[in-house]
Amino acid sequence: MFDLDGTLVHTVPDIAAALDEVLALYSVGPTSEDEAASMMGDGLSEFFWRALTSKRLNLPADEADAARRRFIACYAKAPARRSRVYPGIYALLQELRQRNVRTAVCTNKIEEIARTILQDMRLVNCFDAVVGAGGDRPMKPDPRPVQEAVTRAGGHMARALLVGDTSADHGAAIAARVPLVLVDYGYSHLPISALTYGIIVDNPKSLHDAVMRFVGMEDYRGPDAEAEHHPSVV
Ligand SMILES: O=C(O)COP(=O)(O)O
Repeated sequence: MFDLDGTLVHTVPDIAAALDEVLALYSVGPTSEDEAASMMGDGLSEFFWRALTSKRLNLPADEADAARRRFIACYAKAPARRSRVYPGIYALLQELRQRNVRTAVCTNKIEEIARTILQDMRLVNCFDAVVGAGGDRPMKPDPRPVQEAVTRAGGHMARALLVGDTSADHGAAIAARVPLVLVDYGYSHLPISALTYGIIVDNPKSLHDAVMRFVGMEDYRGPDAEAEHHPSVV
């Protein structure tokens, strides 16, 4: 399973643009990519609340909530205009496809928007399942989106691996009891070395090697020890 924002795709340019469009009314300064990245990880609504704090905009509750909804609607219209797939990701996903590894996206982004991004980036066919925020499902670090992604992809928890970038991914991997690869180029608010579970990779080759090592572990026994004959899900 792969997290989306900050792991597969550098999405903050489009998120920052949508925020700036909606907050133009309040004459706040433009949002840099670094500022936007520092507010990522816990979904679009949380991003928006953090942005109001960061920009010291103290709006009445109704107005703030209306602005939050306008921000999400504005972002949903064009979520992949300026975003970029990180180096090495296409090749990695293609290799996983060739090896018949089940793959899923597990993101805190609204699921429909995540799908649009994957379609626009020509990544959607690389995945057996896409699980995002929606309905009553809690978000990462709760383990349930991870479990849902494995189920929808047709895999098994004991053969699953999560690749992510933030403390939400770190917490979800621990809670779901799956191994974790953390990429250090994403949107973690903490120094990545402070996330002590999982292994950290800092370039596309190390990411590729870490994932393939996991896929190649034929006799891997996950925490549930009933792994035999179940397909991997990455
Ligand atoms: O929308 C977010 O803030 C984070 O989304 P992610 O789970 O794909 O990193």
